[in-house]
Amino acid sequence: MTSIITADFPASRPRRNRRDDFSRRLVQENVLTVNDLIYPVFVKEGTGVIEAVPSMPDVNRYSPDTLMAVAETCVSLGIPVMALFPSIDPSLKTPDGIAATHEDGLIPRTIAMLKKAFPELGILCDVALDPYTSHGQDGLLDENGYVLNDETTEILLQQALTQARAGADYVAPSDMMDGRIGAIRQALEQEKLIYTRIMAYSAKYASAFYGPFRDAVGSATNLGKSNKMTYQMDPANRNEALREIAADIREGADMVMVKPGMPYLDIVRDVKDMFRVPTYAYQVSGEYAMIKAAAQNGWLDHDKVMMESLMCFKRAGADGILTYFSIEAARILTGRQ
Ligand SMILES: NCC(=O)CCC(=O)O
Ligand SMILES: [Mg+2]
Repeated sequence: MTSIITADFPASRPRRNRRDDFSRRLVQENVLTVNDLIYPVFVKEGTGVIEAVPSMPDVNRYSPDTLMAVAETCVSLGIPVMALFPSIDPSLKTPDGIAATHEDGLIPRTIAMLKKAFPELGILCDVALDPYTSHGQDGLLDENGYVLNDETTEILLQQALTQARAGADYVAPSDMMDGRIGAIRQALEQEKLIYTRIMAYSAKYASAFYGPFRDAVGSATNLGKSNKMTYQMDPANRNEALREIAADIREGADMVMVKPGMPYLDIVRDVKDMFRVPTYAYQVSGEYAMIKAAAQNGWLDHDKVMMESLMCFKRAGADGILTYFSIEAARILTGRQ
């Protein structure tokens, strides 16, 4: 392979372009803007609720009414999309998670309120049963506790239809069942919901970095000591991610996602290079908590590490990032409050 250095030292002095702010700006290869951000939020039943999530500093659970102010902040900062995650009342959790399909459930009501008040804000909804199941798994269990694929997909497509009917702009299946992108796309087409976008959590790994999220949605205690390794991917695997992405694109995904984010940027790059489709990454709760905790201890510079981490997603090839830092980053990027 020929070298990409065009000349040898001293003819080439790469530090010349790094010497001044103007020349650094001129050679900068990637940019992060507010248009790259998707803000995940936690919703719970009630009024006037703003409840801190201890393992995720500066992240709260909101009732639909208090969430409106958060949505307003997103709109005023220019954040394109907010992603909704429910913290469901334990009394509504069942083995089949059927409350996920209820038309008058927390999420459909919240979508309707948001789209009425802020039609310009994109709303993305998680399609998965784990916030709704009494066992904390993403699907129906057989007698041995194995998560059933096709039976789960049947409920997931009802959940996706409920969200789309309520006005969700994006449905985002995060459960890793096989074939569910195709099933959901077909169901949407049949109902003439032809503009609902599907963001597929295509390469979702069985990661320990989701811990704080499970506290936030209240599924940690339900899940107990069990894991999700029979459907989420092995962190050791790379080629498998590409096969999962290929399948979801063929089945009708508009955009694909890799999750978690920072430890998986090699996968993001592979996906972008191979498929050249809109590619997103999720900087998950554990990644967020690590940065927050180190910053709280004075061990890292919060803002600098936050902005660097988000830029690295862009460099890896991501078109956007789901991040709990969205509002703080958008304030820095826009200079607005
Ligand atoms: N389906 C959504 C998630 O699992 C989020 C994980 C996280 O933020 O840790
Ligand atoms: Mg798949």
